[in-house]
Amino acid sequence: MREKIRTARRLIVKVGSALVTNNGAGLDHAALDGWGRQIAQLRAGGREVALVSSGAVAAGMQRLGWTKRPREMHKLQAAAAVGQMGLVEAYEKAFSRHGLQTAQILLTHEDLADRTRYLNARSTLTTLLELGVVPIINENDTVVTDEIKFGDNDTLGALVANLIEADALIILTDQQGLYTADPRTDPAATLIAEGRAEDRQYEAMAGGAGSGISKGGMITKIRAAQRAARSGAHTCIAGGRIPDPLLRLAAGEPVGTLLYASSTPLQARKQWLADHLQLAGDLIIDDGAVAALQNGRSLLPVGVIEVRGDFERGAAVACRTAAGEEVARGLANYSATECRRIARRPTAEIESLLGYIDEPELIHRDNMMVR
Ligand SMILES: Nc1ncnc2c1ncn2[C@@H]1O[C@H](COP(=O)(O)OP(=O)(O)O)[C@@H](O)[C@H]1O
Ligand SMILES: N[C@@H](CCC(=O)OP(=O)(O)O)C(=O)O
Repeated sequence: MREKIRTARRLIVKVGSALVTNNGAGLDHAALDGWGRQIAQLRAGGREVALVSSGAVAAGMQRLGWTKRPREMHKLQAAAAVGQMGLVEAYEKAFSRHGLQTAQILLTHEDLADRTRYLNARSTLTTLLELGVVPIINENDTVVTDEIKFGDNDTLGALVANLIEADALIILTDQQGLYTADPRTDPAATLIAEGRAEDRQYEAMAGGAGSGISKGGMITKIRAAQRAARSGAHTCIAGGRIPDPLLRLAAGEPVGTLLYASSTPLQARKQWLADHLQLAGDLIIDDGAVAALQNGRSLLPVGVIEVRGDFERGAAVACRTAAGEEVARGLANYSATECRRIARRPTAEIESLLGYIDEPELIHRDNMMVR
C-alpha cells in the first residue's frame, strides 16, 4: 500500500501550528529549514509539492506578546495578520537556502466554492508548480467571517488536494499518526498503520486538538482524508518531529498512518462529475466531435455547432448531438459567451478571437464523463 505514496507525483504537505511554532514558542526555524531541505530533494526527484502551513495565529500571538489564545474573532484575525508576515518571511528565507522559490497563497472557502475563482486558484497553483515554485498556502484568516475554528487547515489541505488533483496529502503533526484513541489521554492507544480513508470507524477514534494553539485535532484530519479521497488522493498522517518524514514517506517507508483512497483520481473525479453536477447549458456537437469524445479525446471548439444556455467558465455542460442525445458532460473551460465566439473555429484562432487563450480544449477529457 505504501507504493501509493512512493509513486505519488503531486503532493500536498500540511504542517500544523504545534510543529510550525514549536508548541507556541515562536517559529521553529530549524523545522522550516528541514521541510525546505526535504521538499528540495522531492522536487529534484521530479515531484511537485505545495505546502499548507498553519501558524499565523500562533506566530502573531507570540509577536504581540499574548500568552493566551484570544476568543474574539477580531483579535484572532489581527494576530493572524501579524503572524502571517513572519511566517512567509521565515519560509522564504529557509527555502531559498535550499534553492527553492516560494509564493504566498491565502485562500478562503468562498474562493473554492465560486467556480471562476476556483479555476483561477487552480491555474495559479498549477502554474507555480510548473515553474518549480513552492506555494505556501494558508487560510486568509483576516477576512473570514465564520468562526476561525471552521477554517482548520486540515480541511484546507484536502480542498487544495481536490483543487489541483494531488496524488497524496501528507499531514504532519505532533503525534506519530492516528491512534485507536487520543494518546494524550489513553496511554494504551495503539497506532493504526493503514486503512481505507472512507472507513467510518476512524472518526470514533479521533478527538479534538492536542494543544491550545492548534485548531483541528485528529477528527479534522480524518475528515480531510475522506475529502481528499473524493478526488482520489491518499492521505498520510505522520509525526513531524521524526527525522525526514517527507523523504521516508516518499521512499515508501511505513511511517505514520496511511488512509488510502479506493478509487483512482480520474475515476473519482469522473464519478463526482456524473453524480453531482447541475448542468448549466448544452453544447451541440457535430458527428466528428461525437466520435472524438467516444474515443476518449477532449472537446475542441471546432466540433461545437451551437451553444445553449448562459454559463460561466468552469460550469458543467452537456455535450449533445444535433438530435439532442447526451453524449458526455463536463466542465467548460470557457463561458457561454466565449464558447459562442470560438465555436466551429480551430484552436489556433482562440487567442485572436478572445484576446487570450486559457486552455486549447473547450472541455478537457479529464474533466469529462462520456455516457
Ligand atoms: N486518535 C487520535 N490519535 C492521535 N492523536 C489524536 C487522536 N485523537 C486526538 N488526538 C489529538 O490530536 C492532536 C493533533 O491535532 P492538532 O493538535 O490539531 O495538531 P496540528 O496543529 O498538527 O493540526 C494530537 O496532539 C492529539 O492529542
Ligand atoms: N490559519 C490558521 C490555522 C489554524 C489551524 O488550522 O491550526 P492547526 O490545527 O494547527 O492546523 C493559522 O495560520 O493560524
